[in-house]
Amino acid sequence: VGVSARNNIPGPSGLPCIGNLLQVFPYRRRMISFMELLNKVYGPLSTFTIPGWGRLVVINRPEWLAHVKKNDISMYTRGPVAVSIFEQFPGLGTPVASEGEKWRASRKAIQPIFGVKSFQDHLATAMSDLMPTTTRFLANAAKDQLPFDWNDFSGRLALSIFVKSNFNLDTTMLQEDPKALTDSHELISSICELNEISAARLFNPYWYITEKLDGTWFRFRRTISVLWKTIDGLIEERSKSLALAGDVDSQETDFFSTFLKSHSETDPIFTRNIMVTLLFGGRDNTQNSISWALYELSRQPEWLNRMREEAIALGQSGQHPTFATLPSYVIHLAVFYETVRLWPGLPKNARYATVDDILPAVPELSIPETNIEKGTYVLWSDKIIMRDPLVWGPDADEFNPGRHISDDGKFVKPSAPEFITFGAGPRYCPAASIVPYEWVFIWSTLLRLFDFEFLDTSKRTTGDFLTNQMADPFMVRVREREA
Ligand code: HEM
Repeated sequence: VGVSARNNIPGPSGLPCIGNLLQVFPYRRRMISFMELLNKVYGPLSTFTIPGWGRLVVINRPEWLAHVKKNDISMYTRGPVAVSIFEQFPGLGTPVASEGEKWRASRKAIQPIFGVKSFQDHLATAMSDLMPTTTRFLANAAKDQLPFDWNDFSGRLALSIFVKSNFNLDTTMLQEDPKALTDSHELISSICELNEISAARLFNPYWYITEKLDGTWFRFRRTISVLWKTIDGLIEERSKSLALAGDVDSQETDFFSTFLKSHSETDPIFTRNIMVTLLFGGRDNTQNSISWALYELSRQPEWLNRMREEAIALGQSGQHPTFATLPSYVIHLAVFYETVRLWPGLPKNARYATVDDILPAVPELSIPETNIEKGTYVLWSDKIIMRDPLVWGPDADEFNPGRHISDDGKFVKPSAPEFITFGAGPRYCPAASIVPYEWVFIWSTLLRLFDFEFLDTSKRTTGDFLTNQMADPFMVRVREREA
């Protein structure tokens, strides 16, 4: 493929011109399995090549990842393969799809949204407004003894949080009548479809040809038009109400109004793409953290009981968690961080070396310093690293929130380089501190009011997405608890 040999790094042997394409292609929609296989056979450092990407070096060790993230933007970038895919979705000019100065400008543009005031005011209000509808919805589902898909419910709840906190608008996503769950929702189905198509493009160097042959390209165009129309509609509705109010300052009740206030002259396409990014990053990952939590709790009910005891004790006078009281929710926080350790936001990720570089040695594994040539992609899996017994101990693969609680009962927040769920370095997730708040708010409210019955206890896995979405429905029933 026009790349130089790397005899000092192990990996599967390839063919002239196409490298390892024949080995990778069957795995293109489940690259984590391919990476797990490489890890098993060659250890945390391995290499392979495919057309489009060129040479990839797998770097499944926290030290290497910390080094790459520290030098992100300056020595490493997302690289042309990922950027060309992310420019289509979530969109051109967004932090996810830009590099260098463009990335800096884009990140600066979203910064006000992620300010402390914005979190405390907008998100806390959105959560307090949303939870009563959510609990009424679940109470009705309990009355009807309705089995429903918890993963789908989590997606609806996450989308309602997005629409409320971003636009201060209500959706019809979670209505009082739980039968609404059986209606598919256009915004959710379009985001899922775009996520899935984009994930499949990453390791198919010929996607722009194969997609035209099998119709995926046309499906993508249709779906993204639906998404843009919906987001444009939300932007228009909110812009109108802000214009009517006249004074944006007094109406600054959501992320969008904060964004508008600091960017009155913004290009409408950039504004739309930013909102799509927040919807994609925010909704998907929030949904996954709620879904995977219940899955893990269904397998370790003692943690569910401990969370409930804590929710009851701390919410005795009907208080909800605030940013100030969040640290008292020790069990909730431990369960949250353990869930996202096992099920991180992005199961796999990559960077492109823009200069020659050297990865540090790992004496523990007798691996010497490794040179990375300019033009190489480094590829890693947060999921593999955070389930590695050499990194997280012999029970790395098990759900054990206790590892985040000290002997004297305090919550110990996991940190980089071992804990990388929210990334690290310049591209660190800007929402990393709001998600635990949302999550604790949701669970401390629901556990006080409802018991769960798990209708399918089989082992679950993820689907073929950019994010860690659960494959297949996770059916549950809820019962109202006695006051
Ligand atoms: C459990 C929830 C979440 C997880 C696990 C998560 C994880 C991540 C990770 C790993 C990255 C870094 C990507 C990279 O290095 O390539 C990231 C970036 C990002 N996240 Fe999150 N995220 C979550 C929630 C959210 C929410 C709620 C929002 C928005 C409201 C959001 C917006 C973003 C944005 C805009 C970026 C791009 C940053 C950049 O490239 O500079 N995330 N997230």
